[in-house]
Amino acid sequence: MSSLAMDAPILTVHDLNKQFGDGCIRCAGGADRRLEKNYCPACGTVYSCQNLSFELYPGEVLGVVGESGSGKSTLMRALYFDQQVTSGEAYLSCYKDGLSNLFAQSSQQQRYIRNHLMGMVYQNPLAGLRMGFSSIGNIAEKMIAAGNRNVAAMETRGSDLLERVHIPLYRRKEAPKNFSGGMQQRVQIAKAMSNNPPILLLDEVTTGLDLSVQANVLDLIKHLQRELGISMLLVSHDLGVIRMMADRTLVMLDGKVVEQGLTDQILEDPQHAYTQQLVHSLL
Ligand SMILES: Nc1ncnc2c1ncn2[C@@H]1O[C@H](COP(=O)(O)OP(=O)(O)OP(=O)(O)O)[C@@H](O)[C@H]1O
Repeated sequence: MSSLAMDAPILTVHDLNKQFGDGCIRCAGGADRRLEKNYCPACGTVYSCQNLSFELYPGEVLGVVGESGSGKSTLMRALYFDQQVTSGEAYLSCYKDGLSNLFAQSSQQQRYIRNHLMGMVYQNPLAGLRMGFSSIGNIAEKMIAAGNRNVAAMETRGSDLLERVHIPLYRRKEAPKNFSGGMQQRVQIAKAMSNNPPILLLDEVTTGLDLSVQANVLDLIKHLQRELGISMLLVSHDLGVIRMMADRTLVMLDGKVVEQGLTDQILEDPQHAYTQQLVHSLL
């Protein structure tokens, strides 16, 4: 994606930090702090995200890869305001001219951003869907949260979205609890896209699915991304998924970004020892 460099980023994240615990003399300090991976054995504080800085450009898929516990989900939850950051800044070019730190906004403004400017697809469909509502009702819920009141328009939009994610229309009134894992993820994707957000956050959306179902869901995401030009931040512990999907990639280890660049370049010439290990495990 050589044209990316010419565009302004749609999302800019600067020095995002998230810690669980208050820290202590041993871990809160500067250069001589002593952690075991991202964990302070003295006080139990976990430094889940440490000084994360990156940009997401219009129309790109930015992959985030890293082992379990490296802070990927924490990053996604912070960006979707599921969790408060400890410190840091994030700016969206389509929100207040890109000049206001999203993390410093009121909870009402953060709700607005969630409902209008972002969509989230969680690894666990239980986190993103009401399993007992109808599928189309799940989509309508997000549209109502964004201020829609026209039932007929929501019905049309919901049906259109379900068709796009290949849920047969005659099953639109059925609850996701009756659906297979792959179908549930497809309903989540439809719901996340219901308000046409410029940014979609995807957190391990195919983990736990059978390989063929996984390929199906990834194909669908790729297709929607190309058709609608949505910018995506896509988290996976699986470099194979990242290779298939992401234009650029961040590699995370112990809460830090240890490498970032074009996915092809990272795969061809990984610089960090952890990335080298990841790439070799693909071969
Ligand atoms: N609520 C919490 N309280 C304490 N520690 C937490 C909490 N949530 C996450 N952590 C810790 O933060 C670190 C990062 O977790 P996170 O879920 O972001 O990792 P991940 O890279 O998404 O892993 P996985 O791929 O297994 O989902 C882990 O050490 C985890 O134990």
